[in-house]
Amino acid sequence: MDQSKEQRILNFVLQNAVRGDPQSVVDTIDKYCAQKEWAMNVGDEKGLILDKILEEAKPSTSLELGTYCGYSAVRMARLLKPSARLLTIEFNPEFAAIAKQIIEFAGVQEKVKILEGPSEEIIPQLKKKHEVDTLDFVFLDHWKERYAPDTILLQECGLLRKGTVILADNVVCPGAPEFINYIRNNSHFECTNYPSHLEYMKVKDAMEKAVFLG
Ligand SMILES: O=C(NCCO)c1cc(-c2ccc(F)cc2)cc(O)c1O
Ligand SMILES: [Mg+2]
Repeated sequence: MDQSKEQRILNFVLQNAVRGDPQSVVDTIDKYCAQKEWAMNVGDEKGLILDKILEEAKPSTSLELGTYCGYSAVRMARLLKPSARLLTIEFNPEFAAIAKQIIEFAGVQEKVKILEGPSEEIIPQLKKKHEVDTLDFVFLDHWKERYAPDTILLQECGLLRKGTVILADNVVCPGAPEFINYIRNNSHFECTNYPSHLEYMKVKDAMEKAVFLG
């Protein structure tokens, strides 16, 4: 059976990155995806925006929607304090299996827990099954048409608190118009747009930060 692109990314990491060094894993994936095969990691340019907003938030409990190969999970985990935790939800079992191996190779597996399944099923389980109180930071990077309904679901499940930072990838390309319309017209959120470019391309993209006001 032919290898998947995600399997080729994993193999390139295993052969070229330094085990236990999350920065080297991030740099190696960026090198592969910039030079050999494009892939939908948040990438180095938008990754620096993610780094800055995450460091400002100093989260204890973070949630990522859309693990993919684990690039942003490793990128975030490398900046979290030792006691902080990142839960990351991935619907695609093949992606989840690749991400698990990349997260373990990077040595951040103690901080990161991959939850496999649909976000609309897992989000209502976070409090009771995954011992979450409220979320300090949320990174939206999954199916773009799920950004708005899942943001509403997080509120309904009592998972947001005054000051929770939500950061959304791809609000220009591919775009998340329902989310942007919802969040910018909602007085319970303070929004900021961060123009950037699609990962590894010259195409315009942007990230949107939305702070929950309670
Ligand atoms: O769908 C995405 N993520 C969820 C996967 O379960 C996604 C897609 C793209 C993209 C794709 C195709 C194109 F032509 C342009 C952009 C980029 C991203 O950063 C993404 O996160
Ligand atoms: Mg993305």
